[in-house]
Amino acid sequence: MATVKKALLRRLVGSASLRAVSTSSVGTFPKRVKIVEVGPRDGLQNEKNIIPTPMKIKLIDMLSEAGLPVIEATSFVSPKWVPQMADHAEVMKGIQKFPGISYPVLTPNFKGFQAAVAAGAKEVAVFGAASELFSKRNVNCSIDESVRRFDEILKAARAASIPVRGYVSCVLGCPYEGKISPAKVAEVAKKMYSVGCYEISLGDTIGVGTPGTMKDMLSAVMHEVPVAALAVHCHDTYGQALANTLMALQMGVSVVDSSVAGLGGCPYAHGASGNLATEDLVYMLAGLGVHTGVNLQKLLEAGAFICQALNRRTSSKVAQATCKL
Ligand SMILES: CC(C)(COP(=O)([O-])OP(=O)([O-])OC[C@H]1O[C@@H](n2cnc3c(N)ncnc32)[C@H](O)[C@@H]1OP(=O)([O-])[O-])[C@@H](O)C(=O)NCCC(=O)NCCSC(=O)C[C@@](C)(O)CC(=O)[O-]
Repeated sequence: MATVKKALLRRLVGSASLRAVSTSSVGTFPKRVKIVEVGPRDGLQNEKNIIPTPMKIKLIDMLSEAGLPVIEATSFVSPKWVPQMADHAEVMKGIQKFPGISYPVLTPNFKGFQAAVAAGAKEVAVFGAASELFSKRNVNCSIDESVRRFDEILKAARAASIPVRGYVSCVLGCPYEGKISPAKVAEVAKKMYSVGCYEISLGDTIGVGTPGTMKDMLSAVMHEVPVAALAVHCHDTYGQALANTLMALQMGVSVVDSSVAGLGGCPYAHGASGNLATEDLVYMLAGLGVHTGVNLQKLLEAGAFICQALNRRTSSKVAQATCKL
């Protein structure tokens, strides 16, 4: 039965890819897309019940087997703020580190950075916001103060040859301030890029964006940060994540964050649903003939594993569809 499913899936992905080759009118897409899998961190950080560490480790190992090039493994934030991530050092110690795969971790301050490095992290991510109120709720300081903290991390990271990724949250709306102007997003993204983040991930934290607002926001940001250094990170609250991502790809973005089984949410953004499901992203990109290097079948297995462990139905439409095949 599993073999029949695999064969059918291969045929579906294969034929979608052939169709995409013949439809040049849909726009220009990057030849390759780097997927940043955020499931083990963004996907799990919001879970109320503490997930056993071996389960987190197994999920990350399965995602590595599936060929994801970047897997955000955990976060070195305060365990008082996010208890689910308190086992960060054990997770980093327990995972198999596949050659060629990067396992970045979130670090909010210098204390977190030092702990991450001590646990063997070879890449970190700092996270800011385009909304003052969200910044205060999420990291307990203003946007400017958060950028000063990043600067401290970036100086130390540079000395240790550790690449630093930067997130900007609330780029298409904030749970506390509502609308956020594209100019504000561009200003914060520019600051984070100029302090040395090699890549800026633009987060639609509460998933309120549409392809129209994505286009306006990206147009503003692309004046300040080269498109090659941009990523998008879309939550799917209003069912727009895949469409918003497609718009970003058409505008030249070639790095996309997503989460296996569509898990995810920020504890400081109530009402926000999960991220764009990695399975759905991989399926769409395969259909467009865009290379990701990800094995969809193995990815589906990782999604099925974590959903069973959490006793949760997958949010991935592709996973839902293929389990009916
Ligand atoms: C930034 C802080 C620490 C400030 O929190 P604070 O309370 O202002 O910090 P503090 O410096 O006053 O320290 C308070 C206590 O925390 C400890 N502490 C301080 N730092 C650390 C650390 N790194 N690791 C471990 N412990 C730490 C510190 O030692 C002290 O312990 P005590 O003396 O009371 O025993 C806190 O606000 C925090 O941890 N926030 C993280 C919130 C978070 O993780 N949010 C989710 C991630 S962001 C997100 O999901 C969005 C994203 C990235 O996915 C993109 C998108 O969708 O938009």
